Amino acid sequence: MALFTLLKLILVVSVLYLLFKYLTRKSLPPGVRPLPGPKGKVLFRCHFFRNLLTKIPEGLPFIGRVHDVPADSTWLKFWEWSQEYGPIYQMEIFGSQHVWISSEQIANDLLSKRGAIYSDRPLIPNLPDNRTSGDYLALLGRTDTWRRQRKLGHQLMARSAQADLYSYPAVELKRLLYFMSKDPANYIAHMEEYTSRTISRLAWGSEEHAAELRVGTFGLLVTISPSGAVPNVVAPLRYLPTWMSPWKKRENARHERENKFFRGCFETVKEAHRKGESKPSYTKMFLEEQEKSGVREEEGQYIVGMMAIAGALTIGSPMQSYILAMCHYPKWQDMMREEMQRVCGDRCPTWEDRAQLPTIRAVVKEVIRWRPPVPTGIPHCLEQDDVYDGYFIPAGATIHALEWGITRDPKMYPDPENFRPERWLAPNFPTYREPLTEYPNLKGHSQFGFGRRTCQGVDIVEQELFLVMGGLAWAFDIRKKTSKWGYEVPVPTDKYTSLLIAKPEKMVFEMKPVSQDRVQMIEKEWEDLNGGRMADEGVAMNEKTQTV
Ligand code: HEM
Repeated sequence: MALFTLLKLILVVSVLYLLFKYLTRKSLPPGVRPLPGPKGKVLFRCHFFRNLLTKIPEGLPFIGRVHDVPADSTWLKFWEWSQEYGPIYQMEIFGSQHVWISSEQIANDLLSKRGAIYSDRPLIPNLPDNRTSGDYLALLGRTDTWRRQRKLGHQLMARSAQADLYSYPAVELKRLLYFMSKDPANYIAHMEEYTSRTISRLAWGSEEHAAELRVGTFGLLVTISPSGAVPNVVAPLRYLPTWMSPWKKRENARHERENKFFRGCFETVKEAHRKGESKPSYTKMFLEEQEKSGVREEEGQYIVGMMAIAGALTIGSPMQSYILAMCHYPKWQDMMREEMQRVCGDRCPTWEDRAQLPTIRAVVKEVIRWRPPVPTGIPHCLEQDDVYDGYFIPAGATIHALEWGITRDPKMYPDPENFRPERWLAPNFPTYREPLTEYPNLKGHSQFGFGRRTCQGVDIVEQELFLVMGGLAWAFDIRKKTSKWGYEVPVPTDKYTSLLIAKPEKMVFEMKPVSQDRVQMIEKEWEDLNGGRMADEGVAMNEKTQTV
């Protein structure tokens, strides 16, 4: 009975909201055209409502052929539409305008060159204070709080990058290679522990916060993803009172837990700092500079916390896509090994070797291009009506740089569907740049966004991916598995998870050590690092471990 009342209420609120949106929408100013795009369609990701709404005929202003957008890999549908309607098109989703861009040129023209009006963030219905609360740097509106936090974030990132991230990524690599050698089937947990432990050290000087960070990271990802929470698609649901909104209760609990966690981490560093025992970290830097920056403690705690979440959340995706790429294009491991043998002899490559190892950098960059970790991009919001190439874009529109499409432009990336790191190494490709001691690198790659909102973590991504992909190629040979009946176990190239940060579904593959000498080197390094113990008590890894 209560469920029935709830459904009725949801329906009434939704209809009133849509009616309001319809009646208050603006007509086109003279002399401009509307952007092309699919008409009368709605993005609908919840299976229950999808099935319900497929009964509604096409052509209604806000609701139409809901089955158009699949529940998984939505970016493929948005990209297909870009091939039909052009590199910039518009669609309505529950009364809101969404503009999809799949050309780097157009994304730069609007999001970078017109950054003064294209740098806001849209409201996330399941996190309705995302634009105003100082708790979410990456999701803040274009406010003074955002400017202050971004400036501080930039200082923390730049100073730690100058110190080569205090070698934290290299220390954690030893552990990663050891656990991969013992238990490759659990590669997702090992890789996500690697990213969480490294960023936990960077944020708070210790890896001990990594496990809780993974839980918090996953919680926030669900909160903000279109497929993670119903109101993110059916926006009017956010007006329901908390007692009728299970998602609001979940969100409040998540936020409270996050606040306690960040506070606890911060207090631990503060206490160590007072005793003169704190290790290098963003929090330590913040405490040292707090007077100069004028940023309150509570705000500093959240800036650091958001960096930690961003670092734990994202980098696992390209690491897992590396395994996928090697299953299908294994020859690149031989090429990386041949290069590292020449430069490093038998030892594992280090960050200091990077200038001499362009093939590893090319593999890193091509993994990011081939399987973008954020395939739909992180949306911006337009603050004023605008006209581009004669097309009208209304204020308030949500602007998506569709990474999947941008990295498939055949003029820029010939043969885009194939994994071809040589496009970064050979002069006959449009993406080639010299000198090879510096290029390819990840700076300015479209995958890290545009204009004033570009990603602040590229230095970390660059170092972690170079070390992990180089280290894995040095230690192991990854291939498709041959079953006991002699056939190759298929590894699908397109089965990705559907949250905002997309990762390949768990794969079955074969991973053999390159040599026994290298296995012994890995064991020795880990033993030295872990005080002579071969196991790590802090690690409880199994299939059920929560992944981000
Ligand atoms: C493979 C890894 C990563 C990818 C693909 C990625 C991608 C992105 C993208 C697409 C944006 C939005 C850009 C825009 O709106 O135009 C972004 C923003 C951001 N990223 Fe990253 N990111 C990664 C790793 C990191 C790391 C490791 C950190 C920090 C430790 C980080 C910190 C941030 C911050 C703070 C913002 C918000 C900037 C703002 O809104 O002003 N990211 N990232």
